Amino acid sequence: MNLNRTPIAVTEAVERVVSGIAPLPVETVSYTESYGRILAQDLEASMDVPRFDKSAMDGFAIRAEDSAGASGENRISFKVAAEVPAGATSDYELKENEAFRIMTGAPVPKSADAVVMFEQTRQNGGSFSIRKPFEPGENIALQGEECRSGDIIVPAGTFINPGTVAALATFGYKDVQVHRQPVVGILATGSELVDIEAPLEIGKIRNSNGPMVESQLQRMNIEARRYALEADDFETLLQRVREMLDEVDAIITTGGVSVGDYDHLPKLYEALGAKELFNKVGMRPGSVTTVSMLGDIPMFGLSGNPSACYTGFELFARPAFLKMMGHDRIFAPVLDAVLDGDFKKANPFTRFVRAEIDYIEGRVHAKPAGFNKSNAVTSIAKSNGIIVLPGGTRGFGKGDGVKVMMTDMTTGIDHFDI
Ligand SMILES: Nc1nc2c(c(=O)[nH]1)N[C@H]1C(S)=C(S)[C@@H](COP(=O)(O)OP(=O)(O)OC[C@H]3O[C@@H](n4cnc5c(N)ncnc54)[C@H](O)[C@@H]3O)O[C@H]1N2
Ligand code: MOO
Ligand SMILES: [Mg+2]
Repeated sequence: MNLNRTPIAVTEAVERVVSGIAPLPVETVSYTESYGRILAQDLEASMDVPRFDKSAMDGFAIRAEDSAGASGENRISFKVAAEVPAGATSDYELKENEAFRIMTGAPVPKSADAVVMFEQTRQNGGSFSIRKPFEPGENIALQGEECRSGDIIVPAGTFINPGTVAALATFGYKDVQVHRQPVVGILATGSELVDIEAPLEIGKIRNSNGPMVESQLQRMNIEARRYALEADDFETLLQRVREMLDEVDAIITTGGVSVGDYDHLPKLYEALGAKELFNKVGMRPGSVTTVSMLGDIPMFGLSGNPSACYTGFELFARPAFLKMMGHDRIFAPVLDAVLDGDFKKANPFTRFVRAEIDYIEGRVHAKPAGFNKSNAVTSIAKSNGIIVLPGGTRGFGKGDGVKVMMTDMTTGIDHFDI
């Protein structure tokens, strides 16, 4: 075994992973099932929106010219000639000082060109008067003002959000082309691991990485294929990984990637003939994270230590899977934040600290979420982002400016401050 691994920079490691990943083939899904997938086609407007000139208000549609000269002293009166509820129109030709009673969303009939809100009138039976002149087009949403037939509304590569679903419905896309979701196999390795039902005998611990990684995938709308826990036995592990390779698009293992006597994953990649992208990264936690490619199947050898496992997933596996899904924005958003903690000791490696991100008096604050060593579990439970402390010769203190990766956009903050 190679005990002297050469660390590479985090950015270089991320680049090595994502540059070897290609989007998966395209499939068709119903628009009602498309939320969370990635568009594999440009979404083209199949018509103008609005499709017709429509009233933006409840009121009266008039000929603007008939309102010329109206004022408080010179109110101009109109007679209601016909009604236009939403979902209907009228072919009636307005004559001088006639109006339609019209509701919001209804097509403005051809013979009218402005809409007067009810609140701008004084009504009297079948007629009303106004005290100001109206411009042609006033209170009318014009045909095509939002977009024109043929416009590209949402380009391929975009995450389908609720607004995209609304656009699919608007333009009549019953079916939509998306990239296939990756099938990801998860294998937790370690002779010390037991499932949640099993008794905790001496030296045993519960497998937390397996379920954690599965939820990290669920958060991305990806279904995991879960494999049974495996002890640290080289032959069994090799056989199991060979089986997985036939069934999945990517493999995540946890544990067994370091230099211990029972850390078999590095030898296993070699035995499979996989191409190792790196086996040491200049980061803490997760320095031993190892990623290999076998053909187009990435194998993420995440560290067994929970915080290292979590961080390795967010840094390397997540962008790779988003790229497989066809996404064109594969990295977690990064914000500038004020550090609410002390890290006085300099560290040559880049540190990733699970953090609580908050917004206080106009600034983003990042507070370490508790015990933050590589083996920590509880700080992951309390975090909604990750502080990045660059490696180097200096430490960091309260009030320093730092970057934070927003890895958990499903949580918010505890107060409304806009
Ligand atoms: N001589 C050296 N020893 C170690 C080095 C090194 O560079 N030289 N690196 C250390 C670092 S850093 C880390 S991180 C760990 C990584 O270890 P492995 O990835 O090989 O993982 P294991 O040895 O299997 O387990 C480590 C730790 O995590 C616990 N674990 C494992 N799987 C799970 C799971 N599914 N759920 C919860 N906890 C899990 C395991 O019991 C161990 O305590 O290596 C250092 N050693
Ligand atoms: O890989 Mo280890 O987590 O750097 O502590
Ligand atoms: Mg180990």
